[in-house]
Amino acid sequence: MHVEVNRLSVAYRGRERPAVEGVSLGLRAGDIGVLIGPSGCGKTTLLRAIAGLEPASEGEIRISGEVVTGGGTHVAPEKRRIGMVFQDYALFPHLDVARNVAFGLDAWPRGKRAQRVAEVLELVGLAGSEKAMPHELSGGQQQRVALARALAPQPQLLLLDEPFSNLDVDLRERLAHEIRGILKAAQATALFVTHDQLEAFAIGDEIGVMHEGRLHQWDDAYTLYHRPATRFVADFIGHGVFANATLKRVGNQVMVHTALGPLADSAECPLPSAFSYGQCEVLLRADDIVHDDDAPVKAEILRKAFRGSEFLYTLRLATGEVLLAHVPSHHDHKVGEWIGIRAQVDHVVTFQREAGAAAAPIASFAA
Ligand SMILES: Nc1ncnc2c1ncn2[C@@H]1O[C@H](COP(=O)(O)OP(=O)(O)OP(=O)(O)O)[C@@H](O)[C@H]1O
Repeated sequence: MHVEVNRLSVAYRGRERPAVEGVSLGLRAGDIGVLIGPSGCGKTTLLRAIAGLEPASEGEIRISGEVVTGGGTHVAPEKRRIGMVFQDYALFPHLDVARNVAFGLDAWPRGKRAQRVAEVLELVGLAGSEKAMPHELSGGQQQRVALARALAPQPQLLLLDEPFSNLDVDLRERLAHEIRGILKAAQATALFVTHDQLEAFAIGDEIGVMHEGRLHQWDDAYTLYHRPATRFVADFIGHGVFANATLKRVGNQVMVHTALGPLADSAECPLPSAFSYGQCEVLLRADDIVHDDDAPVKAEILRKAFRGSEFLYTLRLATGEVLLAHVPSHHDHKVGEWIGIRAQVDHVVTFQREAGAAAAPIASFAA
């Protein structure tokens, strides 16, 4: 692993709980990791600790195999060869683009410096803009200059903290894809902080979900969505509900009984003995619930939200259980109508039944 964080904790003086607690993750060279989570969960603190701007109270950080934090070592931030991009572009307003980008290249020979500036400006799509002043550029262009400046000295790691949060939504989405392309072209290893899930999915090879200082899961987007390791991750990513279910062993198979009938693919299901009387909850995503006029199970539409190509329906079964369903928007039913639904679940993800158990990771599926 190019970046290794092992059981890292960071505590601010005077705070009861550490801001980062026992976090471990690994980032391969050339990969983009993204940290997401609600405000105050510790994303920025983790990034700052990796940059060397916060000391660790426990644990270790290695970059390219070298311990930079931990075991009595604390390599100074400027010695870590880390580039940083923050939400406020932090360009020097009185310096032109070329000088801004060349800021970290003092030690480079003059000729090479200009060449490198031209190279990274081309990489970020701003070739030839050396002489422009920051105020002549749009917010998105300024942020690309900031990225060029961070990439110029060929850092061994790039840290980006909510770099798009000052930009409008349309631009953010386009830039997210562009930045991924730029980072990949530069073969940069990067760790990115955002609280926007779509941005995280657009950019990250690996995504970490944090809550109250802890890293609940570090995985690719598909796995986070379909195999959330904790209730918090299941709740935080995507739309869905936890529905009551009972696991029963039938021959060599485990059947998952729900108010929607038995779930088909239960290959990854734990044994009933993992739960008291096999009683648990299963995660039903809005896209696991399929509208089907011929289905024997009917549900009443409580609410509907138009999302362009689809509706997000909130449904209630006769048993009282509430579900969410994505339904193509040409199926425009009225609130109060009863429609046929069935479950089409690829992965059965189970959780203990106790309500409100948001924190403890549950090894709920056989990986
Ligand atoms: N310098 C500091 N001194 C004391 N406490 C701090 C300091 N910086 C952050 N904290 C606290 O540490 C916790 C984690 O903060 P952090 O900024 O890392 O979270 P975050 O996930 O980046 O939040 P946001 O998304 O709002 O930026 C919060 O409870 C915050 O109040």
